[in-house]
Amino acid sequence: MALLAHRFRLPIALLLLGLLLAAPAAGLIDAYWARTVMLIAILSLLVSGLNVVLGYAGELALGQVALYAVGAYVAGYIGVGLGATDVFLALGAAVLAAVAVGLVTGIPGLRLGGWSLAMVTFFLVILVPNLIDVFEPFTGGTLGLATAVPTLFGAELTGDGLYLLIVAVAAIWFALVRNLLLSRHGDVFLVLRQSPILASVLGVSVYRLKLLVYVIGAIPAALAGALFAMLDGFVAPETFTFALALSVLAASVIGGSTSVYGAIAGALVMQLGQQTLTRFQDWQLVIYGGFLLLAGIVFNRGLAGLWHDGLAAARRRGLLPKAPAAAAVAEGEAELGTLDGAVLRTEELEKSFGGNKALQGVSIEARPGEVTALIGPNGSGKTTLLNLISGFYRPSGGRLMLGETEIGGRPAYRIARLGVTRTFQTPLIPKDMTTRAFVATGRYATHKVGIATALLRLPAFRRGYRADDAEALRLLRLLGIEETADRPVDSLALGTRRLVEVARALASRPRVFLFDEVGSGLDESDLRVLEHAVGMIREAGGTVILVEHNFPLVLKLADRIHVLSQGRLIASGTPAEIQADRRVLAEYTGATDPADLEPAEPRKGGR
Ligand SMILES: Nc1ncnc2c1ncn2[C@@H]1O[C@H](COP(=O)(O)OP(=O)(O)OP(=O)(O)O)[C@@H](O)[C@H]1O
Repeated sequence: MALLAHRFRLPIALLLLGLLLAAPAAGLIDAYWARTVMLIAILSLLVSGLNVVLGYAGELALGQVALYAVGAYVAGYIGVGLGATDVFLALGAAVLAAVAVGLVTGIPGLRLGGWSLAMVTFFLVILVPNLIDVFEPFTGGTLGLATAVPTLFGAELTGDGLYLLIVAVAAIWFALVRNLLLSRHGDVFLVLRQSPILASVLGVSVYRLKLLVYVIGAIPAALAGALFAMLDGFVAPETFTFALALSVLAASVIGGSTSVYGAIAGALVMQLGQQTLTRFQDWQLVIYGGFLLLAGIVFNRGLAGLWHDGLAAARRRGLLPKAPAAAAVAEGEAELGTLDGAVLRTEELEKSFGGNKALQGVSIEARPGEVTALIGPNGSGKTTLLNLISGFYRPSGGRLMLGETEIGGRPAYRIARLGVTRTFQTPLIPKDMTTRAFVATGRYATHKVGIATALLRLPAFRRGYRADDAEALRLLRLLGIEETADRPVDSLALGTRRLVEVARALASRPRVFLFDEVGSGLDESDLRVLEHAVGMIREAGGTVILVEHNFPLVLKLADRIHVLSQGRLIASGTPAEIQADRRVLAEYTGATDPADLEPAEPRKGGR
């Protein structure tokens, strides 16, 4: 049954949509319910815009209501003031204006980072009545604006025609946004929400992507505004209140902000609540606040989350058949192929934090087909060096070269695009994503499929998606964790997360790998897998820089070891040379008498 439903979901969805579209004309619903459906469609557009921005990109943008007002007034004004009543013109103009407002508010809001966008958009909502006043000749000020009857190809659009338009626009938006969010772009939005740092490592410009998502979120708000103006025939400032902004936020949380269709569920609850509870108006702020608290505490993934949990529980109990199994990769020994490793060189590299000289005059070279290890006691500057190479810190002096290209001080996402990838001491793992999808995001910058291609699900999108999927599965198999492919990646144990990070790093086929304490937290069998993986990267010609406290692991894996102490390089050499270096061992193990040291059996770690 569930498999059938899965297979025929598109025909079923189209049938339901057809029924909904035909409902008033076929006499299935009366005028009251037709208006209710239209209002739910309009509200769900508004909520959907917030879901894209808040649920996917993690930016609290409260300005949906302001963009809704822009859509309503622009569509209203061009009809009355300019005589342009055609619905396509009205919708197009509304979207253009909202995108412009989105850019004007988003650019400073997002440049400043932190909570700036929330603040900017909060004030935008507060300012709406004043702006309506300032632009009185266009908006009608406090008296409001009576709009013209919309037309389609010259014919007036009212009653059932308007109903068809509103429901169809909402349906088209949801189809497009579904295509976008259930693509690699949507996966990368989720990564961005969880960790802008990780997004940069995937080669994503955090600022540009956030701006793009914010502007995409403005589109349904503008459509909703224009449709509302057409439905009511009148636009007035009282509609665009802060209470409405809160109700949109509450609907987003109730429906589940990280869900495509949660917006419809949230809008349905809000609209029906408003219509059926007579005291709703008096208590609306308390009710919205209550909803937000309830949703935050009891079901923080909203109604959509409850729905998915219910399906999963029913599958576990055998009430529903299991979800279709993951597509398998072609059988055969998984191999890495050839990697185009590059020489990574630091020349007299310096980094200071105020008076603290974290790195002083560090010169090392990491070559393709070799593992270069960095060791040293806590606070010696190892992670600082990785942060400089991957672009999270700017060098205070010296040079950083990738091949013949100077990369010191370039933004992290540009360095990632040049082929430098990394893992983190504490693995950065997103929520609401399967392991396979997460590993596939490693290919986002290198195997990009355009947004328009994804929106329209063109053949290139399907090919790219399948190739990403197969490659992710192949890499998971290579690391012996194929069975985690369809599990939520944030449900995995620490050791497995580290291996997943290695798979994600491999997915971009980088030139240089920076592994930050990738061995810590791994059990014996995971460690063997890791050793095998690092060995494969070396054989394939990749350049590996390994920061590691597990000294025996370093001795096993490294071709060359550099030892840092208090930000300075105190020794460099082969594992045998380092193992025999008494000064290093004294520094590294903290022993006071070098004679006590047993070079043949190095102590584990420097902690
Ligand atoms: N963002 C920062 N701001 C200020 N000081 C910093 C910053 N990052 C690192 N440091 C300082 O730089 C020095 C080197 O730290 P770093 O984290 O690179 O050492 P590490 O060798 O990686 O240590 P561990 O093994 O504990 O990870 C320390 O004194 C640390 O306090």
